[in-house]
Amino acid sequence: MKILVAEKIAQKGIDTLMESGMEVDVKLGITREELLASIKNYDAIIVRSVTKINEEFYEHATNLKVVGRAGNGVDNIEMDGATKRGIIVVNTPDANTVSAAEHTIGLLLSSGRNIPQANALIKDKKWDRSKFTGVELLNKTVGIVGLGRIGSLVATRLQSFGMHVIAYDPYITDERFKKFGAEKKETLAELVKESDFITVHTPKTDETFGMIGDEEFKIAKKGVRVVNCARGGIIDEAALERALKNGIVASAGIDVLVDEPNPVSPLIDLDNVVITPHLGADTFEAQDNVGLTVAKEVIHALRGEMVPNAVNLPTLQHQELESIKPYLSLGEILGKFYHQLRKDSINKIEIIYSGDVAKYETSVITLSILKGIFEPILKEQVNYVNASLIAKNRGIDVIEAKGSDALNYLNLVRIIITSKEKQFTIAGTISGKGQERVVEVNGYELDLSPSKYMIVAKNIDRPGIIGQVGTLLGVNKINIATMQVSRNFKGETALMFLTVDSDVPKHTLEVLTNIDGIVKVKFIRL
Ligand SMILES: NC(=O)C1=CN([C@@H]2O[C@H](COP(=O)(O)OP(=O)(O)OC[C@H]3O[C@@H](n4cnc5c(N)ncnc54)[C@H](O)[C@@H]3O)[C@@H](O)[C@H]2O)C=CC1
Ligand SMILES: O=C(O)C(=O)COP(=O)(O)O
Repeated sequence: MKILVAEKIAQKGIDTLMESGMEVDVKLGITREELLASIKNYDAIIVRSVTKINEEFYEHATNLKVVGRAGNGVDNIEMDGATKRGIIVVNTPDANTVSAAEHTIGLLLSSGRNIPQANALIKDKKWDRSKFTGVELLNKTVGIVGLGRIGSLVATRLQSFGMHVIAYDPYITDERFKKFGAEKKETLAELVKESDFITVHTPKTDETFGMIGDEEFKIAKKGVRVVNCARGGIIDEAALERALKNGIVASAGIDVLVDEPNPVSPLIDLDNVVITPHLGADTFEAQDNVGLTVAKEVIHALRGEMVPNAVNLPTLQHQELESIKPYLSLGEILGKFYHQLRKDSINKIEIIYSGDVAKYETSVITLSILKGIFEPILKEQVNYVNASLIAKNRGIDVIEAKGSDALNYLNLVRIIITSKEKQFTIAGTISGKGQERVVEVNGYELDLSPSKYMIVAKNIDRPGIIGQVGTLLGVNKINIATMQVSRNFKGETALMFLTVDSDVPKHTLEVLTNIDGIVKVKFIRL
């Protein structure tokens, strides 16, 4: 596997990538042309906020499996294009939030007290205190737009300055406002009217781009001070320029521009703007954290494992992922049985989760089941990202339900696959020791610890057959590890499950099929 690191990440991250045994090319400052020409050679790319991962890029990235965003915002990455191609996008949403919050406060203080302007003057050997009178934060109102990860860190930090914190975020609960000591504002207009300082911490979306513009500056307090350490254009640059020039806005602290990485903006030349070139995440701590996290995630994703920060997958917290992991493995195993036992096309897949497993984010386990079902039969890569799209494109209904009866197990995952004429059922559980067990196949009960190589044989339930199977496998040098026979009614058909230590050649399977009393034999590879 080959990974391209296209923007600077911490050495710790590069070392982690190298230690994984994967091939790593670090090409900082690669031109767009070079990138498009060479990306077909890579399985993964790691970027920050500069590289545009868009349709044009995907068209060239024919082998790409993972995009690692070494950072938080993913507005430079087109998500639909990734998802439809089965490309996993991972980011590191928690790794640089403290640095971004601290930089926000740095911008708020330095613009409110004219620190960079005064610094520049004295460096020019001019002592002038007349122009730099600033404002205190104590008893002022700060309006926070977006009380997510960074907004909430800013809220609690500014309270220690004695500020009154108000916030506008229509997408969070009242409890979250209370938790971070922020007075909830129902509308942006209310927040704007009451604030002495406004700081924005939303993602860049159609709704937030330009959300603070001329209309807002019309109703803002004269002398309001603003900070944007989120994304360029959330505070409209042209409107802000006007408001800074006509005195509505006294000062602005800006870390992000619309047209990055070009230093082009009407704000740059204004004296009452303190501006940094997107430095919010640029601390040694954040970069170590981001680099290490993204490297680990990219490696996991390339190995086909579930990663907690996959942006185009259901969100999982680290802890939940740890609890869910055994079920992901179980789901994939159960899924893999189907096409190795049946050649039918599928119309419907029903999955019933019962017992302990039902309390988790089961949609992710469903993805692992779909991955298991399609992997043995498709040439294209199947992973957590594109598994449900593959099912949809094949016209398969996928239905997930929570059951009340886990039979005698602590947890039970039961899959019912309906094809044109028949139904196939398989069920599994995670044992108390955390191991996968297949406990039912098509109504036959068993307790199978699945292994890499398995033989499943349907036979007439009569004496002598098991012995012949054992002898024939022995003659063909296939070592049987375990064997189980399951029957529902004496004398009818039974299912025989053998786990064996090695691959079984086709001709050996044919020999087994020829035993009198054997109805059919299938080989399953996990
Ligand atoms: N300057 C820098 O170097 C950095 C910038 N960022 C940026 O900071 C911003 C915030 O990041 P996080 O706090 O991690 O995001 P987050 O996703 O944790 O929080 C965003 C909050 O905005 C709220 N929101 C969304 N639309 C809204 C709307 N129309 N009105 C009001 N609230 C709305 C959401 O409900 C959410 O609570 C992002 O734009 C991110 O890209 C993040 C890290 C570093
Ligand atoms: O993590 C983010 O969202 C940031 O804005 C930081 O971007 P960067 O990785 O420094 O280009």
